[in-house]
Amino acid sequence: MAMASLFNHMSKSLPHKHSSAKLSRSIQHLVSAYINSNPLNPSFQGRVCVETEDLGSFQLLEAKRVAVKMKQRYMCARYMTTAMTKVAGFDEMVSSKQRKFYLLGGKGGVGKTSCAASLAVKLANRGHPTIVVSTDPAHSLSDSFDQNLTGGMLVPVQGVDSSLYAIELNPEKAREELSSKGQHDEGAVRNVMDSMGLGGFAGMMGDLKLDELLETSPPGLDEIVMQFLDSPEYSKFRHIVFDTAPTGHTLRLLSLPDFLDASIGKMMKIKKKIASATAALKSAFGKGEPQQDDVSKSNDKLEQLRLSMGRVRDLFRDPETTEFVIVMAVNESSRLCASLRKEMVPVNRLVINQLLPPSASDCKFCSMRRKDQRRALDKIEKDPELAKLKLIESPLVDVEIRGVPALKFMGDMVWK
Ligand SMILES: Nc1ncnc2c1ncn2[C@@H]1O[C@H](COP(=O)(O)OP(=O)(O)OP(=O)(O)O)[C@@H](O)[C@H]1O
Repeated sequence: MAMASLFNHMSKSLPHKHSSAKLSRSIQHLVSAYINSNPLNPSFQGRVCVETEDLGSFQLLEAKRVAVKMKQRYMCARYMTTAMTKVAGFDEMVSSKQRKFYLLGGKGGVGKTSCAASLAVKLANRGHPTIVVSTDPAHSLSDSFDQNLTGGMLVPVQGVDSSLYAIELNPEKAREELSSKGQHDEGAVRNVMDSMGLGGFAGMMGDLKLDELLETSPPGLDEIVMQFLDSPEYSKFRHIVFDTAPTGHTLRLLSLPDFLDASIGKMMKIKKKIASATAALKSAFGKGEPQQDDVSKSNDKLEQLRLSMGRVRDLFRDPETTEFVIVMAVNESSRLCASLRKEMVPVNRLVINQLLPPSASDCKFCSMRRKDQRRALDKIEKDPELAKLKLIESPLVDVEIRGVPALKFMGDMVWK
């Protein structure tokens, strides 16, 4: 019995009116059956989590008592008594006929990675081959999946029902590679000009700031997205979840295609001018046919870059292919949402993570936090930008969200 069905089974088979002894027996029976049928289950990790959304506090206490009794394995019983009034609309999210990119973003530490990883697990468990990509330079996917995903390669995630691959990309490394490629192209053009005694023009090439452009260009989302679009090895993956870098970085990447489109266009024009000036000078000094190949090759590359940027930009603005899900802590502002709208990136959902769930017994600290939370939620509901979004409330749970079972647990709560 998989962890999922254990949750469901427990919820169904533990009616509220059970006597303590009977309840204890049935929990014990279910857990033993689970352990015995899965002695080597790698996802078991010696811990059974009881989702108590459907159970009362009596069942919760009883589950904890049984956990203590069953010494070799312990059971963590968490109470998620908040009825989720707002649902994510998971079926709607996956309804697109086209390949879909889900970009999860927000400030650092709000739970982007947990939300992205739990969405990826949910997609895979629903039978959708999925890739989850981290573009955050401070990766935490490996921590979240409790699996080594470093190395910049696709790694299969263990413990899910269908294909799920994860990759942690290193944007800095990609940038270095691209930049050295750019310097090489630029160097080739310079060499040709130097060899023709036209070093002055080579200086002008420097003014075009090709190096700078290539240094700041694709290695983020754009280039990665192109890879997914063009490589046949990725064609079976219809759902690609991005755990993006904190807000500012991601916004810069999203606005890059427009900026580059304009700069590349300008650069190509100037380069063409220089190429014809070179040709004129060359023939005036009788040095034979000018070698324009390098310049036109370099222009072809720029044109290609410009076209791919255009494709990615269109993709990022199409609600059929892209959805940016904002993840935030309850007391944040709506600035990210406004910026995304400005970039015309489709944004429909907002996950408010780590909400303190209501509880019958409230300590002073918790009750104060809950009041703050209520005020902040009211503010979100009245915010003209945020109120248009589907609000998804994700409760603060009392265990670390780490490993596939925990991510599945979170995914089933959040991505309904
Ligand atoms: N709803 C939740 N309840 C309890 N703990 C949570 C919840 N969401 C996330 N966490 C925990 O908070 C910590 C930070 O979460 P996560 O790594 O997902 O955040 P992040 O926004 O991706 O952070 P960073 O930008 O630093 O990578 C993790 O230890 C995670 O287990």
